[in-house]
Amino acid sequence: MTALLGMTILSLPPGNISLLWLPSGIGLIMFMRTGLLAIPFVFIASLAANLPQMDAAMLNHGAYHAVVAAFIDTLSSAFTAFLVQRFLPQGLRKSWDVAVFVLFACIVPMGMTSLLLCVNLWWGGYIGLEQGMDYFQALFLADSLGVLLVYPLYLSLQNLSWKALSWPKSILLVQLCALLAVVVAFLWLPGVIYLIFPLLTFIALRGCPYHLGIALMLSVITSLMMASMGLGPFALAEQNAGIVLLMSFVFCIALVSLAVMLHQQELNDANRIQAFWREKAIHDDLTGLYNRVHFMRRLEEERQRCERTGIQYVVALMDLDWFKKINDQHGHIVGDRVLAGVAALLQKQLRQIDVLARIGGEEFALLMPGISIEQAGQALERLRSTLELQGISVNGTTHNITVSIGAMQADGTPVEILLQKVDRLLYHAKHQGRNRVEMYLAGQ
Ligand SMILES: Nc1nc2c(ncn2[C@@H]2O[C@H](COP(=O)(O)OP(=O)(O)OP(=O)(O)O)[C@@H](O)[C@H]2O)c(=O)[nH]1
Repeated sequence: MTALLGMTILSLPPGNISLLWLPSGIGLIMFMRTGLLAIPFVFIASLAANLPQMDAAMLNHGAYHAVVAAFIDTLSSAFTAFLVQRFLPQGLRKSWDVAVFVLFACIVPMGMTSLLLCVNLWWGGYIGLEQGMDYFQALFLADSLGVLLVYPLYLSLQNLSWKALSWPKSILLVQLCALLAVVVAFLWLPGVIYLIFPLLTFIALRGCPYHLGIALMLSVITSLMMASMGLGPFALAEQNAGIVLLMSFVFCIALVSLAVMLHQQELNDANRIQAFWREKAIHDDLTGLYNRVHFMRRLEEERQRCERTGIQYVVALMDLDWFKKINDQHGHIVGDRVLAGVAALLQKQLRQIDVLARIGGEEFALLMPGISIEQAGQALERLRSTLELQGISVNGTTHNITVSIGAMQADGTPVEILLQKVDRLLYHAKHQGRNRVEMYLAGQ
């Protein structure tokens, strides 16, 4: 069907040169998906498309040359699939892949195919030797365009996500503008054709591969269809030169927007990975709380803020009591779950601006900005008693666990000295029998 489309609506009379040969891309995908099973299907499809044309035009042995053309098409698809699988086993991922793709999916196999098809046409008496170069250029560009439009669209359909299906209004609008720009350029204002570059670049930067694939397919087919009616900026007196110009133009549009999209995807991936590791670097894996590094940084920030503004804050250190027993009796896995459960319970009780971190095995640190020691004392006592009363449930078993807490109101005291003081309070809480909150005011 796409071959017929190429030979009818998308072809230039009287030479019947197809401006876009989508079967080259479809054949490639058939071989990539089904291997040698694709041979009869590609062969028959090509024969069905070529036979009526050649039978009508060939001086002699039309059917014979149609069979040769079908054989060349089949060989071309199989060879392209081999090269793509060999040199781009992961598909198109990086912007550099577009260069590899152009070389191994367009230039090498399509150059070879176009040469063989031209020889076949010349041999059948369909074209003269002097027309060889024109036909070679047209066949090469039409086949390459087919691969360049179909393969990326196929890849995007494979990884189609809900995001692509949602089709943002801005993307839809730009897709319609691109189509409109083609129509206006071909009917009235030739210069408008250059608008297609920024419009497709916008889609490449903001949309999914699927959005770009559809936009490209629509604008390329529309422009080639209108060119085949003799319209548009590329309708030159020298018809073949005009054809080659137009096909080169749409080839470049497809190529550049595809490279821009892949580059943008690379940037997005890099940003996502960077954000992931940035978060990981300040979090504790087991509990999801902040880790010591982040806690110390926030503590120093708060100390400096206190020096500037005089707003005091409270620092607490918390250590689970007899936690070793849980590990010894139930194993480390249960111990881990209890730790995670404690972290979740503590976090739930705190304000959003409080910074809770796991700074050691079963030791937690808490920074409570803009709060008095009396208010903090109440909050910490609530934490302690909630943990004591609720315990932590793991696999249906509730583990009784308590926590000892040391806390003090802080001012501009260096953080290391501050933590030493709070640690002494925690030590005191342990020695006083555990499961209690010990605190004093700054300067005490
Ligand atoms: N499951 C688990 N256990 C941990 C982890 N980190 C430290 N521990 C254990 O926590 C226990 C801490 O034991 P101790 O330092 O003796 O303290 P304790 O048993 O809680 O007793 P006190 O602190 O004196 O009340 C040890 O058994 C460590 O192996 C962890 O990430 N997962």
